[in-house]
Amino acid sequence: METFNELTEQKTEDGKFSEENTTLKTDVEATEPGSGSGPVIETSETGYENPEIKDIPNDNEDIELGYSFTNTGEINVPPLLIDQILGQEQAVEIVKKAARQRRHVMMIGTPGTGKSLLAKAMAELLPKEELEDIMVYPNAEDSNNPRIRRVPAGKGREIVAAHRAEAQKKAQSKTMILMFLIVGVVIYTILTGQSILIAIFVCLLLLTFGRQFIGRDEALIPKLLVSNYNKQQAPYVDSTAAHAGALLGDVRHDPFQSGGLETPAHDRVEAGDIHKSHKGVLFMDEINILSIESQQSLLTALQEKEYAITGQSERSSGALVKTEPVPCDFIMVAAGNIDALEKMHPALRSRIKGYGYEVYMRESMPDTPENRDKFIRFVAQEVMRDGNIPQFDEDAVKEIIREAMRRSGRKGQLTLKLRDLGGLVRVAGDLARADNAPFTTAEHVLRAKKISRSIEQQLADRYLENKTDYESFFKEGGEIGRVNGLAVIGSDSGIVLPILSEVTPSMSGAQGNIIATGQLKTIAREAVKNVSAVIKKVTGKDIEAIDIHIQFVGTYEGVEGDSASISIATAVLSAYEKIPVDQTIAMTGSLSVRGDVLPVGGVTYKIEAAAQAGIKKVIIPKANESDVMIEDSYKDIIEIIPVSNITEVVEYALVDSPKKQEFLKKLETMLKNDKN
Ligand SMILES: Nc1ncnc2c1ncn2[C@@H]1O[C@H](COP(=O)(O)OP(=O)(O)OP(=O)(O)O)[C@@H](O)[C@H]1O
Repeated sequence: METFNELTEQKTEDGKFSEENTTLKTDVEATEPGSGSGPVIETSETGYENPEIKDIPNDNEDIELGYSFTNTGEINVPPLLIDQILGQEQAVEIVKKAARQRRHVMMIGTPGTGKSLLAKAMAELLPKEELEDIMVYPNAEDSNNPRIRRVPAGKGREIVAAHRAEAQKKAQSKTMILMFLIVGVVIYTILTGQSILIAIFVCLLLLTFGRQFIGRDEALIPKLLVSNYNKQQAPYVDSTAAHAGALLGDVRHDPFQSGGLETPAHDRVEAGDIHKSHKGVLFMDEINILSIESQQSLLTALQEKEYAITGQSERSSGALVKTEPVPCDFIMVAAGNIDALEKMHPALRSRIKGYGYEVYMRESMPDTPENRDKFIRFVAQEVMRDGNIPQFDEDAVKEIIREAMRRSGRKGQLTLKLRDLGGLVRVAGDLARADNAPFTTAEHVLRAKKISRSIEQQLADRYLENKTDYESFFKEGGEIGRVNGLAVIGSDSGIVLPILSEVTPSMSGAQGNIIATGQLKTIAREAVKNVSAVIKKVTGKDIEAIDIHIQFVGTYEGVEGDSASISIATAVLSAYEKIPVDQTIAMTGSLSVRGDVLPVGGVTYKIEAAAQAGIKKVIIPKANESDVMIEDSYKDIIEIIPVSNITEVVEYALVDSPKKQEFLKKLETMLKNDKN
C-alpha cells in the first residue's frame, strides 16, 4: 500500500517580507490586486534590463478606435463626475438611485477602481437647496450644555457677524463709561487733593472688573459649527481613517477654567465629519479599520440623524461638556475590499444593507470599440484633472489602451484599475513637459512605462540581478531534478523561481515523506499535496521506500499559490526517473490530481520575466494562451508552448533520450487508463 505522509514543511520564520506585496504568488490570485505601475519611484536606473531586449522597437499592431482625433484637447469632458466614470455602469446606476432616494451605499472592490470618485459624484447629484448651517450657542442655564440651532445655508455667517457687531458696539460704550469713570477719579483726586495711591488703586479696580464686564458680550457670540456658505454642491467628506474626535466631533480642553480667562464651552465645540457631511455624503474607505466603539457611534448617528458632541478625552475639561443633539443627516458611502465585510460591525453592515445598496466594483470591462473610445475620454479627463501636462495625441492614447489590455491580464478585456493607469498618464505627461513637447506622444508613454515601475517590479529586477550574479538559475543545458518555475510578485511583475527536487531512500524505511522547503503558504502547500497524487501514480509501487525533497530556491519571502505545480511535478519526476530537465525552458501551470494542466494568473508578466532572464522557451497552460499580451520587444526572443496535460509538459521539458521516450509511454498509458 502507498503510505505517503502528510506534507512535511520546513520553514524559517525569519526574514519574512510583508505578505501582501512581496510574497511570491504562483497562482491565479496573483493577477488580482492591481497596484500596477503607478509612479511610485521615478528612476530609470533601478530597472535591470536584459541587453538583448533593450533596443528592440515596439511595433505593436495598430489599435482601432471608433473615431480619430489629433489630440485629447478636442475631446469633450462631461462636467458632472458621474458621467466621467468608466466601466462601472452598475455602480453608477446605484449611485444615481441612492442619491435620489437618500440611501446608503457600500462599495466593495479593488483599490483604484473609482469608489471615492463615485462617492464624490454622488455629492454632486444631491440637491444643494437643502443645505443648512449649524450653529452652537451658549446656554445661560447650563453652560456645559451648549444649544444647537440650524439655519439656512449661508445665514450662519450673517448671524455671527451681527452678534459680533452688536457685542463690539456694547463693548465700545462700556469702554467709554469706564474711561469716563477713570478720568472722573483722576480729576476728583486732583481737585480734592486726595492721595494719588488711593486713586491708582481705584483705577486698577475699575479696569479689572470693567474688563470682565466688557468681555461678557464677546462670550455670548454664537459659533458657526458647520458652514455651507457659498457651497455649489452638497458636502463630500472623506472620513477614511479618522479618529473618533474627527469623526464624531470633540470639545477642546480649556487650560484656564476660571478667573475670567476661560473660553466659553460653546466656543470649544468642534464639529465631526458626520456633522460636516450633513445633507451630503460621508465617504469612508476601509471601514473595517474603524474602532468598534466608533462604528457603534456611527450606527447611532445613522439611525438618529443627529449626534451630540462631547469631549472625546475623559481627562480633558471638554468631557464635561455635551451639546444638544447636532444634526448629521448624511448619506454614508462605505468602501473597502472583501475583508471589510467580515471585520465590519454586523449591525452597521445590516443598517447600510437594510437602508441602501451594496455594489461590487468591476476590475475590467470587455474590449469593445465603445469601451476603447471611453478610454480616449479617460485620458482627456486625467489630463484636465492634472492641469499641467500636455494633451495626448492619438498614438499616445492607443498606447494607454494597449497597456489597459495588458493590465487586465485577460484577452478581450480592458483594466478598470484606473488610478494606476492615471499614474502612467501623468508620468508620460511629465516627460512630455520636460521635453517641451506640444503633445504627449506614444514614445513618452513607452518611456513612462519604463521608469514608472512599481516597487514589486523593481524588487523583481533586483531579484533577477542577484540571481544572475550568483548563477542561481541555469539558462542552458540539462539538469536532473531542477526546473525553472515562474512566479509573480505583487500583481505586475514576474520572476524566475528555481525549484529543485531530490529523491532519497526513506528515513523511516516504511513510509515515504514529501518534504517541501521555501516557506510555502497554505495554497502552495496544498498544491504540493495535489502533485503528490500524480507523482504516486506515475512512480508506482516502491514509493514507501523514498523521501521526496522539494526546494523552492531563494524564496525567503514565502511562496503562495498553485501555479508552480507543474514545475514541482516535473522536478520530482525528473529526479525520480533520473532524466535531465532542459534548462532553456521555464514553466508555469497548475496541475489537477488527474494530470491536466489548469490555467493560472499573471502569465504575461511571467513570460516577460523569463525572457528578461534570458530563457528561451516558456510552457504555459493552453487555457491561458489567449491571455498572453507580452510586449512586442519580447516576442522574438521567447517561444511560448501551450500545453494541456503533464505528458506534454514532460515531453517538452525533459531532455530527449530513449529513457525519456519509455517514460513518456508509461505516463501516457497511465493517464489514458486513468481517464477510461
Ligand atoms: N471607473 C473610473 N472611471 C474614471 N476614472 C477612474 C475610475 N476609477 C478610478 N479612476 C481614476 O482614478 C482615481 C482614483 O480613483 P478612486 O480614488 O475613486 O479609487 P478608489 O476605488 O476609491 O480607491 P481606494 O479604495 O484606494 O480609495 C480617480 O480620481 C480617477 O482619476
